[in-house]
Amino acid sequence: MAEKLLEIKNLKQYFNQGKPNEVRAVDDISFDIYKGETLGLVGESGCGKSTTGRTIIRLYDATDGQVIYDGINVHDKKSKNDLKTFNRKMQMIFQDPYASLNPRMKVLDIIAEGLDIHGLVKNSKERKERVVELLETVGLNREHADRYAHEFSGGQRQRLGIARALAVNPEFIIADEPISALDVSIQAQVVNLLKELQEEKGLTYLFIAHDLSMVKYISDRIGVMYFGKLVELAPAEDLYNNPMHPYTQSLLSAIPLPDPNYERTRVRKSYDPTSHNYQDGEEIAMREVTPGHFVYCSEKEFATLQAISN
Ligand SMILES: Nc1ncnc2c1ncn2[C@@H]1O[C@H](COP(=O)(O)OP(=O)(O)OP(=O)(O)O)[C@@H](O)[C@H]1O
Repeated sequence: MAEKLLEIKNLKQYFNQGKPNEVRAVDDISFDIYKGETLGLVGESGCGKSTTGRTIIRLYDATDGQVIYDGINVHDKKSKNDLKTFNRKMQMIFQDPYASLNPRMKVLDIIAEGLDIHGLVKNSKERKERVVELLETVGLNREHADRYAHEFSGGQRQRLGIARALAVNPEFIIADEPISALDVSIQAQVVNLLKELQEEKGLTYLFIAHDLSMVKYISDRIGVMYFGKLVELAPAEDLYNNPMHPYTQSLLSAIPLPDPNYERTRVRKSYDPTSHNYQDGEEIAMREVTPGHFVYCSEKEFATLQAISN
C-alpha cells in the first residue's frame, strides 16, 4: 500500500460562524491521500470543493479539525517552523489562470517568484535558465519569458500557472478547477500535461472539478461533496460503476436531485440531504461498504448496502 501523504481529519470551515449568515462550507470531512495518487473531488457549485482545497493549503485557517501533511499538522501553531517546507511542497493551480497571474509582471518574474522566496537559485543567470527549463517542461519556450500573461491564450496561461507551481519542486499540487475555463480540446492537453508531470516527477494531486468524465480520466479515486459533506469516496471505476449515495447516483445519471423527502432508493427512506440528518436521528458517518468504497450513511443503511453489494 502506498504511503499516506495527506490526512484530513474532521475538517470544518465555517464562514461567519455563529452569525445568521453562517455557511458551513466544509462540514466535518475526513479523508487521506496517498503518495503518487490523484484524488478527484467533485460536486456541484457551492458544495465546498474550493474551500476544502484552500483550507488544506492554509489560505484559510481551519474552523476545526486537522490537516496533516507528511507528519506536519499544518493548522497547529506549534508547526510554525515546518510551514516553510510545507509551503514549498504543496502548491496550488487555480481555475482562472489569468486572474492568478500578476498582469504587471513578466512571465520570467511570475515563475521565478517561488524560486526567490525559497532561495532556490543563486544568481540571475541560474534564475533565467531555471525559468526557461520550466517553460519548456510545460510546452512553452525561452521567448515566452519576456512576455506578459495577457499575451497568452487560456491554455497557455494555465501552462504558466503549472510552471509557476512546479518552480519550487512541489510534491503535492491542488488543482482547483484547472480546466473549467478552457475549451474542451485544450482541457485534454492540460490534463495530459498534468498526467505526464505526475509520472515524471511522482507528484500527488487533489484535482477539483465539475466535469465528471475528465475527473474519471485523471483520478485514481474520487470523492463526492454535497452541502459541505463528503458523501462518497471510492476508486474511480468503482464509483462510476457502483455509485451508492443518492447524490452520486443523481450526478452520474444527470437527473436533478428530487425533493429531499422523495424516496430515492430503497435504502435511504429517511435521508434529508439539506440538513444531513436522518429523520429518525440515526447517526450517519462515512462507512466502508466494500474495500476502499466509503459512503456517508447510517448503520442501518450500511448493513443494507453491504448486503446489496455482496
Ligand atoms: N470567503 C467566503 N466567505 C463566505 N462564504 C464563502 C466564502 N468562500 C466560499 N463561501 C461559501 O462557501 C460555500 C462553498 O463554496 P466553495 O467555493 O468552496 O464551493 P465550490 O464547490 O468550490 O463551488 P464552485 O464549483 O462554484 O467553485 C458556498 O456557499 C460559498 O458561497
